[in-house]
Amino acid sequence: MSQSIPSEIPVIDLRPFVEGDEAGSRAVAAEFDRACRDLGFVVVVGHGVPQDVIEAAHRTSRAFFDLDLAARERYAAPPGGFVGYRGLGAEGLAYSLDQESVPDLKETYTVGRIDRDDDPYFTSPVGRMYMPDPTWPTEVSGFAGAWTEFYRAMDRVATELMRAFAVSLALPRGYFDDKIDRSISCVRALNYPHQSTPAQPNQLRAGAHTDYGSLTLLSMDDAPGGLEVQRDDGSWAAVRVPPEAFVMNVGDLMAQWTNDHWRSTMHRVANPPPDAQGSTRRQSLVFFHQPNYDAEVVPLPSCCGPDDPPKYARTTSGEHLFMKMTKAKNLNV
Ligand SMILES: O=C(O)CCC(=O)C(=O)O
Ligand SMILES: [Fe+2]
Repeated sequence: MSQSIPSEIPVIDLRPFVEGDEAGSRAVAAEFDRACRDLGFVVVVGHGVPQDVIEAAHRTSRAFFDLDLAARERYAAPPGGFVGYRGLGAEGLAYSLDQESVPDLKETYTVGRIDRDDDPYFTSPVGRMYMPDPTWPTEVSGFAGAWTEFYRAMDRVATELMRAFAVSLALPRGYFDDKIDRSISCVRALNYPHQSTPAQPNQLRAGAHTDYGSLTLLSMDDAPGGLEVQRDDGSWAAVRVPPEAFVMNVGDLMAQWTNDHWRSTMHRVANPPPDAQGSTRRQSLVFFHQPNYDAEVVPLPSCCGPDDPPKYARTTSGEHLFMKMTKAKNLNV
């Protein structure tokens, strides 16, 4: 594994949780509890997603971003929507924290939940807003299949992680199951184009932010100018891992559920160094795990006490997501 994983980011093998006995599960859950209280970032191995599924999602994404701009723009998000293509300069993640900033140096393609049936949860106007139909790029052969398989695989990993989180928090293993069984998660490919001229002052590939949902899983390719995680003292730790390992981080909703016992840690994507040789293009694939839109999020009683009153008012997964997406200009207007 790459030497650039800072030693403060623990590597956790998920397999003993999924396949192991009670003791194995508890040991993995304890590791998550420690890591989520501490930095809020983990490298997850043993996640069970076949490498060819990860590679196919990366390959088809790269082919999409290689299409000419007119073709990419045919898949632009509809007005008010967040799925489909968003071009360079469309959004700025620092805005989600009310920071004045310049837009991010990235372009994106996003799909929402793919598997839906005729239950009103999915077919109602609200359901369709959270889970719009994907517009698959037909120019890239195999795109829809590769992304569908990737989405389903990532959703399975996230479900196991949420079970590990439940055990970590001394809750029944299935505590979160009925809050995430119709999750409104997204898969998003991010292309950070080669930078041939220096960025504007304060302009980054992705501005500092926290993620909005329960947890995020990330697969990245190895390129200069990448993910950085903020330490307690304000300094930034660079994180580079092979594409087959996932970086997992705690999102806002897990922080709210745990009354800030766990941390939704600030992170950003840095520009390549000015002396980087060759192409500095970078691609990442992100699975933003977001509970069912109507799942209520209130600090768990086990994370509150007389000296630890609830820090957050009740919200729902859907309300929090749209509040953040509106601020960050994730919605096409
Ligand atoms: O591309 C990356 O490494 C991270 C992107 C990210 O943090 C985000 O889009 O929320
Ligand atoms: Fe993020």
